[in-house]
Amino acid sequence: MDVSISPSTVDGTARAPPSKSYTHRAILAAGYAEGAVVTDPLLSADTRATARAVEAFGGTVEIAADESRLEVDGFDGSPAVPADVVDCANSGTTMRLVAAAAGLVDGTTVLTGDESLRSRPQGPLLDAIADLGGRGESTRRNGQAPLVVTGPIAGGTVAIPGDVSSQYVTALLMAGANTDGGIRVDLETELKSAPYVDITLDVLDAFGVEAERTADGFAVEGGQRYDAGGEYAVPGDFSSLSYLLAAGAIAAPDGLTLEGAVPSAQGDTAIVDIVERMGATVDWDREAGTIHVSQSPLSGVTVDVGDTPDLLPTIAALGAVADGETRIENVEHVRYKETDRVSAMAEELAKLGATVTEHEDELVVHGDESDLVGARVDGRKDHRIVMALSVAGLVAAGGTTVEGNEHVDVSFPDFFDVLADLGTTVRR
Ligand SMILES: O=C(O)C1=C[C@@H](OP(=O)(O)O)[C@@H](O)[C@H](O)C1
Ligand SMILES: C=C(OP(=O)(O)O)C(=O)O
Repeated sequence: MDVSISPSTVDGTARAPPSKSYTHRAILAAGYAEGAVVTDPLLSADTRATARAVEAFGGTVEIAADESRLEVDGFDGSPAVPADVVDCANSGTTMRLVAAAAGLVDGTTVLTGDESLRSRPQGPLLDAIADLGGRGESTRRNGQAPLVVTGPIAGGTVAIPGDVSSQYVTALLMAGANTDGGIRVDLETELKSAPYVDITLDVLDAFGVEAERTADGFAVEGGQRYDAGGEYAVPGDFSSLSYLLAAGAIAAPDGLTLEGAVPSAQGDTAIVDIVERMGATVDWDREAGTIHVSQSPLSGVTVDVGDTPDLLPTIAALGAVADGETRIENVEHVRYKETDRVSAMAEELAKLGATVTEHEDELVVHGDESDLVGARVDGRKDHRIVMALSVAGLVAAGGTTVEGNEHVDVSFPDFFDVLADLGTTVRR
């Protein structure tokens, strides 16, 4: 479906949805446990896929009528053989975290997903599962899903690349706590997206599971039990907040107040500093979890997204509006997402009139708000591309149509309602 955004200003108050990364981990950790209540969860297509996987392993996940909590009955460290194929839909996090959990099953689990997910790299995780005493296979032998995982794994030491996906590390640490021998992950290359492993350590800690950094990577002892001691509360999502912050920085002359911005381990918190460096006026009350942002003329900056791949679409959109050059460095791993987001943003922003130069590991956007002209752009069936292009549409003369608005259901299902409530002219 298409969404049309007319040039608009935004004002008022909006709340960031709960964190997708924390919600995935909390649901799965509650699954590894006897159970737990997850409060303030993100209910989205991706997190529902993780909930389905917990149910496939023998747990149950009940959504409260007001959607404010999930009551999870866990499989208590012993996942059952799923009765059917596990459909991870569009969610890389689900596929990686669940593939490692499937390594604990005394039997075989089959995992699949949509076309995008079936094109993403899983090979290093499959090799790790094999090295730990299980079997991890790609049906097409190309390192991509559908995957067939047979356990149980015993534990041990594995070496994996750090520059493809940090989710392999997260997956192995979460499953490793329930192996007999524990898992030690040695990184063969420098870890990208490292703050996502910090999120994992944060959630493991809350569930009473000890894991640690080592000289070469990470390690978790086996034979541990997950126990959150009742409830686990999910913080707000800074990747989702980035679109609202960007909207405020380019289109809120009277300012915008954003709620749900309590600090946590999320690397994408960096967006607050980035919009400020570009020239927006930002006031963050960390204790209250509110950010006040207002529009100012923006100028280009240089940003390394090694730790924060999900911010690339937002920063590229901001760069198209900012005066001068925005240089986004360390971007190669951002090509392995729902789509190649480096190429997608280069090509789609060019349709709006920005001058964009794409290199293998760098994206350079030469922007100027006065040059942005509305056009029909392709959201690439990727929630972040859809949201970032919609934000650019706020200042593109004449109106912008973004294809595929429904894909925001992956991480921010209410995104267009929130934009409309803030005063944007949105037609779906
Ligand atoms: O673990 C997580 O929750 C995530 C890790 C990151 O992926 P990579 O580690 O594959 O870069 C990020 O892009 C993704 O949106 C969520
Ligand atoms: C890449 C993302 O998620 P996942 O890897 O879980 O598909 C994302 O949300 O941008």
